[in-house]
Amino acid sequence: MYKIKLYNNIAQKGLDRFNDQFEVGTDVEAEDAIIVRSANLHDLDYKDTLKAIARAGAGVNNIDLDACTQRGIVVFNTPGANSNAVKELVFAGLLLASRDIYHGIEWCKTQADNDNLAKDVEKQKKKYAGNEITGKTLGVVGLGAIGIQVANLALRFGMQVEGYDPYISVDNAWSMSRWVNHVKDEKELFSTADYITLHLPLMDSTKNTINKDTLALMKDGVKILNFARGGLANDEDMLEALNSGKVAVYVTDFPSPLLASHPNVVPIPHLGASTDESEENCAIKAADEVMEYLMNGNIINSVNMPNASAPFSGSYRICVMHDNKPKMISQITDCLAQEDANIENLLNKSKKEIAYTILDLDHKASKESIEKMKKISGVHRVEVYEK
Ligand SMILES: NC(=O)c1ccc[n+]([C@@H]2O[C@H](COP(=O)([O-])OP(=O)(O)OC[C@H]3O[C@@H](n4cnc5c(N)ncnc54)[C@H](O)[C@@H]3O)[C@@H](O)[C@H]2O)c1
Ligand SMILES: O=C(O)[C@H](O)COP(=O)(O)O
Repeated sequence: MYKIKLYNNIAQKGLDRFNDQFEVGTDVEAEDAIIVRSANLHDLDYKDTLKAIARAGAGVNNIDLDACTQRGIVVFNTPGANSNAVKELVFAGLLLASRDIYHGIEWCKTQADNDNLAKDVEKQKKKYAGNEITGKTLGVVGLGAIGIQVANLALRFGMQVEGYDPYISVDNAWSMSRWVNHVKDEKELFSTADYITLHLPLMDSTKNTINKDTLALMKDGVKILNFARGGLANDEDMLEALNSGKVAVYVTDFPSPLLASHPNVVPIPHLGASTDESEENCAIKAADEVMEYLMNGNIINSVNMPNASAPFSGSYRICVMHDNKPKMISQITDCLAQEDANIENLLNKSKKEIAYTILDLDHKASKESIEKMKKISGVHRVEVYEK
């Protein structure tokens, strides 16, 4: 029986993927895998049994990736599974940043006892007038699953679109409209955009991407949208820019106490991925990734380990997680030298300092051979699977 521990609410459609070989719940003990959304796992008590963590979503800044890699724990996320939900909310954000719908609604809500409301609405509305997005320039920072969709849709709204992503993947580049101007220097984007929208991950290198210096490059009255992570913008610098009018509106899915009540901030309680469709997509993808790894040793959509996946071709499979250095494969296969087993398939993939080798055999290997493999210097984990 495999044990899956849940942190956060995980959509039932995802949990339904698990069959009776799995015990799934919030209070299981000695878990083989964890499924999580935004819960902070930085202080996780790593059980010896733990082999995998699946983030049902995109951002993995709530997980200590280095600690997991050191322990041979595979961390997955669910690329693109919530990108449509975020794209749609970003467009709500663009409109909220352009027309003062937010304060207009707030005012209307105070008018329940006003018998003259129909007339007063006409007097009041000039206070909430705004501008249109058609013809304006949108700068998209981060052209991944979400950024690409936002960029492509903005073109359909008649916006000029600039995108910046020094690490854009080939697949994403193929999906991006050729009318998106792909800028090579983020300073160019910051200095020309009327609206800036952030769609990059929060990492040490991207923390405070929006700061005093980058704000100084921007147009007066720029509108900034942050549906990525709070830490990408420096709160104190943002407050100063909002107070001076440098930033006209800041729409954020990650409100901080310092900014939440500012009149020119539109604070949203992290709703980007909170749709039925996206929660289900993420949960299904996360559950499938965990099952595929626990049952077959296949790694799909990992953020800290090499992706390695092959149909289970023999009747017995050995998966070895090891250092990415010379002579590892020969040492691993040497352990099988005394066996009367044929290697039917061998797959080796690497990512930075870690490599993963899948060996499919036509016969079961002996316990001694597996123990020998575990003792090779540089081997972190050996798992066996039988069909
Ligand atoms: N508000 C929400 O509910 C919500 C939902 C999903 C994702 N997110 C956040 O949005 C982020 C992006 O999500 P995604 O699904 O598009 O992820 P993704 O991995 O598909 O795309 C991220 C892109 O950012 C790029 N990037 C990395 N460093 C960069 C840098 N310094 N400058 C510019 N680009 C850089 C990468 O190359 C990649 O193309 C996630 O990391 C997460 O933090 C928020
Ligand atoms: O990174 C993500 O996928 C989003 O921030 C969504 O987070 P959530 O799953 O907690 O809604």
